[in-house]
Amino acid sequence: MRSKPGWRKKSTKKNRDAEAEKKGYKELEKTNAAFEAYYKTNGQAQSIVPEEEWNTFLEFLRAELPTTFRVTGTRRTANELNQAIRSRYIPLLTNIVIDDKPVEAPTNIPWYPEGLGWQLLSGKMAIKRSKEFKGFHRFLVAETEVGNISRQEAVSMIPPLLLGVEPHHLVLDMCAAPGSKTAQLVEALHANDEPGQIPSGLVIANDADSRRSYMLVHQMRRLQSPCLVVTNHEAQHFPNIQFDLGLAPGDRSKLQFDRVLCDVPCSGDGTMRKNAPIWTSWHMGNALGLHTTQVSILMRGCQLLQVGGRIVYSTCSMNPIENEAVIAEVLRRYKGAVELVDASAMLPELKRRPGLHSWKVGSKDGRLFESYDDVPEADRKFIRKSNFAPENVAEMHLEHCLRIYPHLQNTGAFFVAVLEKKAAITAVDRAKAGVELDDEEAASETDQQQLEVTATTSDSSMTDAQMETVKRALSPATVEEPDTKRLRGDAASDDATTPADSDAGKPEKKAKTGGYNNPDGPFTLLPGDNASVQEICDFYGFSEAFPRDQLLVRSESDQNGKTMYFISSTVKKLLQADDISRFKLVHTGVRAFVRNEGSNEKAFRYRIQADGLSVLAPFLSAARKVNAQLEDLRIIVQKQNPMIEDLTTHTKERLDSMQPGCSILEFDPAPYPDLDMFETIRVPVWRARVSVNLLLNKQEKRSLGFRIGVDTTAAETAAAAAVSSNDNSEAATPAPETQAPSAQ
Ligand SMILES: C[S@@+](CC[C@H](N)C(=O)[O-])C[C@H]1O[C@@H](n2cnc3c(N)ncnc32)[C@H](O)[C@@H]1O
Repeated sequence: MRSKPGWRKKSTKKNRDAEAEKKGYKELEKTNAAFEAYYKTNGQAQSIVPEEEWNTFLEFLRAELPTTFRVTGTRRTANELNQAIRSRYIPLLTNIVIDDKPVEAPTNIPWYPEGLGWQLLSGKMAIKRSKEFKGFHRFLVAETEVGNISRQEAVSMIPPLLLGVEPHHLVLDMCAAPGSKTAQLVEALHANDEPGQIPSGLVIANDADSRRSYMLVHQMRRLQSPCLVVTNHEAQHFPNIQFDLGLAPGDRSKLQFDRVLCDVPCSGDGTMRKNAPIWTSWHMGNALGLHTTQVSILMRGCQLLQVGGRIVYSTCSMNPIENEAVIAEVLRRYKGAVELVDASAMLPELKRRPGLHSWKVGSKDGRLFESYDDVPEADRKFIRKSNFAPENVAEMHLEHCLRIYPHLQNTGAFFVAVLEKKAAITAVDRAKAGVELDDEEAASETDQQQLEVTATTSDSSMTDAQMETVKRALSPATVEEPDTKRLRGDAASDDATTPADSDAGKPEKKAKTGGYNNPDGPFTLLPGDNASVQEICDFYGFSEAFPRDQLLVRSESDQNGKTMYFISSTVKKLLQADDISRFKLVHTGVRAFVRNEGSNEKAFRYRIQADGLSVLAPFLSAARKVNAQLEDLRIIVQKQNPMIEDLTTHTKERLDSMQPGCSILEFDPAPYPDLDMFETIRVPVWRARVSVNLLLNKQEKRSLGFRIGVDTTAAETAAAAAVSSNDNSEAATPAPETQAPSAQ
């Protein structure tokens, strides 16, 4: 699956033509004889849609894909933003007419739960020609940048919804990057969060491609979940880990999951509406080359699933070789221990077609075979028995699979299958069920039924330069530092500066021994009585309920940790597993505290990071909190380092009474119904000697400004000017601005 264009990508005819020419295809040539011969309803091949629908199917496949997005976050925050869309924007976007033609306002995706999925059927022309749509587009960009909105293709939202994740579930996303579905899984885990509550479940997001794993971390940062772990394995070789959940003394069961998502690499012909080059590059070889890997990944997923657990398999391909044939092969191998689930009652408004019971297999040169017996010896290198429907296909209920086609509800094409594990299939399952294992079984560590792996795709869409930017941005020292650079009037004496990023640009470190198998260094858990942690808790007045033993640093040597990450208790247990070094761990934890490396001894060194604030806030006492007014927020968002004396009286008095260092401004929007905000806003600020500075990055400031009706452009310009006039000083090190990779 390819990455999607972001909100900002300009799709002018000129740009498209240039792109088309560069890639050697003409945009309008959306035909492919081999594709049509293979899929068309002519009695010869798959008959994926009834004959009378073929032309409509093709018409939709060639048309521009509507823009779709989800409102994200916990149920409460998502509903708040959704309400703002409904009350503020939809009325403005209703009854717009361009060139005497009515333009459709955004509408809810009918099958998406709670009205949180949206579609813009009006096309890009409306954004270009209508100031109301342009304004809405700006709002979407701002909210996407801070992660409140996720642009995602509608069909790609389906698999996580069918997985049915609950807060206590252990979830594995086997092929996760760039992470749009992982985001849904993490959101589902946190859907019912109450303040101070951290779900007992976790999500492990894995991808075989390390570049894409980093891209995933970047996307996930917006969700601020202490329950997420990112790993970098070939999914079919995902390791077994002894994971002590502490349920009973001595319980050291192998890690198994309640839910597994298997969104495998695929040929992607369901994405032709947004990836026009597939029209010319399509051939049978793509699907044939991926089938074996897809089977291996799904099998490993089934092995790692608890008995009674659910696994969802999905592709953005229409090809039965990558879909029904994969499902049938896994069902055949597991002989009733894994079953397809009838999903017809799930997402009832989603239009779908049943999975196929019969299909033909094509050779690379377009010959079609009814059965494996017909395949000449020379072709058997590419065409396998498992590409065909097995003899007992009728018993498998492949009709329970979901096929989504573009013309059913104006989307991309997609395939989804929901499966449940009904009985033991591995030695781990049998041991968990209390079955005594023979010696050979007990010795079997991995219990992986190996399949020959013929191909994997990494579909890496990041350039080296982009990768470097993302990696630098993710380095513990630097993740999108807020503007703590220029403190008006007291920059020289107050230390609210962000140190230069000492690691930026360094070549990738090799995996260290002794730590977790991570190229960027080990993850070291801090003991709850760590001196710096104690200092932090005292300074900010953390309550006793704050789990101070759930912090880690990304360094073997620096126990004081420049950056401390907060993790959930379940992630902590996982990290304490004896054999965790088997995991190629890329990332975990929410940035909670960052140490300022300055000389000013009056200022407390550790600031609270905006990333961690939503998790930390319920544990904070009043010691460093300030009840701010809307006016204060507006001043702080609009100005670079405003003077404390310019703020409202109460805020000024509170800040004056505090020692320099980080403080938290809290704003209750209840008295301002026009703002469409229902939740308290909390932002970290640096209280310097005579001024304050908002500790948010540019995008976060923009989004906040947008919500409280303030344009941040002037502040951004002032910040840029301040930085460039101090290019050589440590204090002036510019915040790394990373371009968020586009979501899928
Ligand atoms: C269809 S994309 C996943 C999209 C992702 N689930 C999302 O919704 O954003 C497939 C992913 O599988 C990864 N991949 C390819 N071969 C793999 C393997 N053997 N094991 C794990 N991941 C693999 C690719 O790097 C790619 O990121």
